[in-house]
Amino acid sequence: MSEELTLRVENLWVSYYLEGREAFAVRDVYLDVGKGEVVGIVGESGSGKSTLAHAIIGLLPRNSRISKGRILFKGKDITGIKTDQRYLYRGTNIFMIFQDPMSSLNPTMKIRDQLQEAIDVRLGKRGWNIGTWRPPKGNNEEEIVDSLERVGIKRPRVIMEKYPHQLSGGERQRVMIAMAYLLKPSLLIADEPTTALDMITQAQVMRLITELRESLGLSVLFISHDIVLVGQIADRIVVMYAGKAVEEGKAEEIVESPMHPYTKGLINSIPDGYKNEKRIESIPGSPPNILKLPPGCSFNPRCKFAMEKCMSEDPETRVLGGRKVACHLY
Ligand SMILES: Nc1ncnc2c1ncn2[C@@H]1O[C@H](COP(=O)(O)OP(=O)(O)OP(=O)(O)O)[C@@H](O)[C@H]1O
Repeated sequence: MSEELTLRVENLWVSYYLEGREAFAVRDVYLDVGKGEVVGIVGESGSGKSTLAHAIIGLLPRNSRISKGRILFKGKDITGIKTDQRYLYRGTNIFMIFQDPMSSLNPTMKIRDQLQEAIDVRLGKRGWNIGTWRPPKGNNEEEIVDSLERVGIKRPRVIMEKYPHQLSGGERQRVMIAMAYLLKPSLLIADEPTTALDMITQAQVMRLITELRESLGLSVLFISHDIVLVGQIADRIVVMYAGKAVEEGKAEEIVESPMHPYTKGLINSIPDGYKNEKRIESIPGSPPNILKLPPGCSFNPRCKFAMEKCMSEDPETRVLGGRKVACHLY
């Protein structure tokens, strides 16, 4: 594995135990994220994006498991790392921002103490254990103020004395990005980080993530259902459907000339503005229930190009130039 690779996911299968059996939410996923690279994961709700992210960061719920495959972080196999060790590992090297920052901020701790904790973790004074209140170890007030200023918080000394619920959604997401500045992780996983925000705040948070990446030289896994948003930030895009990576390639190539009918559907369902054309043609039907995946290609019930073969054979992933695509059309 190249030293320049931050993350490699190989042949990953992740399942949930549902209705007395194993149902797969992530199926045979391969993924590489290079040093300093931004990889976007795109797909409709239920396509397995969050499950993939949670498997990488070690946050799968109790009814879920990695059934097969490996996750390598900077060449180190983190698939088998136990939860307590992962806590430490995760805190210092992989950091995750969620759609709802309240789920990772501690409601009983002032912003100042939570940001101090991030510094303490970076300095090796403690492991990462979000959700547990402990007195801060250090007192790096100026660094905390500086991090809040970097993310556009206007009155940092006022904001840092507040509790998370006293902040707006946009401010909370800025605090999460400030936390990343203080932790200096190698990989940032951002799972729908702007979905709950208004358009202006969304654009600001996107810019902040870009600045964070440039400033720390970190790798980013950016997850969203919005292919245009992902196209703005990502170097490469992986399109997921029913737990499988159905297409992968350079971001601009995927957005400009999608190959897989599902990717085409995602692009065509963009409301308007893109290329100054109106295109509202949503994909018919809805994603399958993972307990009842259709035989053959999982997309076949919704695909207008479906052939007989698609009903019985799951297509293999083919490499075509710089593109990977899993579809019988190619
Ligand atoms: N805790 C859980 N228990 C059982 N099934 C789950 C659980 N979490 C997710 N799933 C199932 O796994 C599949 C993939 O869900 P996942 O949340 O990973 O998709 P997603 O693409 O991130 O969608 P969303 O954007 O809605 O979160 C779905 O069929 C979902 O119902």
